[in-house]
Amino acid sequence: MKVIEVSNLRKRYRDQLAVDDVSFTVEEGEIFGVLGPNGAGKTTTVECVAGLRVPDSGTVSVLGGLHRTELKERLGVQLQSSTLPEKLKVWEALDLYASFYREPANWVELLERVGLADKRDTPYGKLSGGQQQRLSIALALVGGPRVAILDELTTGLDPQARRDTWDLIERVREDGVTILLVTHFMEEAERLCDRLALIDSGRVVAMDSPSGLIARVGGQQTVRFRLSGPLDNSRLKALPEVTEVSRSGEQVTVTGTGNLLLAITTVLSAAGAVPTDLRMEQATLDDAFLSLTGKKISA
Ligand SMILES: Nc1ncnc2c1ncn2[C@@H]1O[C@H](COP(=O)(O)OP(=O)(O)OP(=O)(O)O)[C@@H](O)[C@H]1O
Repeated sequence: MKVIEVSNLRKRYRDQLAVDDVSFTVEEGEIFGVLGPNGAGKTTTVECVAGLRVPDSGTVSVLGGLHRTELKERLGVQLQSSTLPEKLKVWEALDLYASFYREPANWVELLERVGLADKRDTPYGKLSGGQQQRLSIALALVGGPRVAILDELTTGLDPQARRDTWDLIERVREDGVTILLVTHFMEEAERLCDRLALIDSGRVVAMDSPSGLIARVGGQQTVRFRLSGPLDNSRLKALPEVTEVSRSGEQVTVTGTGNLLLAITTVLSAAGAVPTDLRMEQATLDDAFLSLTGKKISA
């Protein structure tokens, strides 16, 4: 079942075209990511999906086109850099947000789940960045939504807090919540998303699973190693798997496709050469974005 359907969305702010032509659908139970560089139009897109902005043209349908008042009960939204009053205590924020819904979730349980049970009486202003972020996720979930929209979920968090947040989101998905996630972190997108829309300058440039997008780069791999003795490059270059060989001092870099590592090590061992510091790098989502747009997602 399609939970979110976006067709030919377009939104302009005065002289700035933020979303040019965006279409995608999200299936029930999916974590669908919107990935792209700063200013690509990600936030504007999901704000239109959440009903917080009115598109200039195009259509948005969530949960079969529910009317705004009904949709509010089924949709949880965590927006980028939303803040709460400094003195509002954690439990007061949850209690307040729960009062907006006809059938709210049990916020005491939710507090346990996001790891803030011991911060119940702490004012918002006294929470760490990671704790504030987790509270904002709890607030997005307090209505017991079927769809959650999360914008820049882990921006500003340290690596451990980021991984904890990813675990939390995976548990939310296990409960059957469909998630629309905005991110510019490749690792987050690869780890969490079933499918992704890559967005650049207000347009979808590609849509697929993370591995499907990476495969579009052509499965290019790079193998690097150090070699102290001489090596006849032409032997490596003659391999069908190899596209390029370069050497700088002891450092050798070979790019290619297929079973590149096996092909290289076979040639090296036949030549009696012993590589050290051998590493293999595979294409990433950043490479996929670069090959599609000529730009890098991460600055
Ligand atoms: N309220 C606004 N008024 C005017 N221009 C805006 C407004 N909000 C966003 N924009 C502009 O629209 C474009 C798209 O912004 P948007 O926030 O949707 O992108 P984004 O991909 O979410 O970027 P970021 O990751 O930096 O938030 C940008 O050029 C931005 O400067």
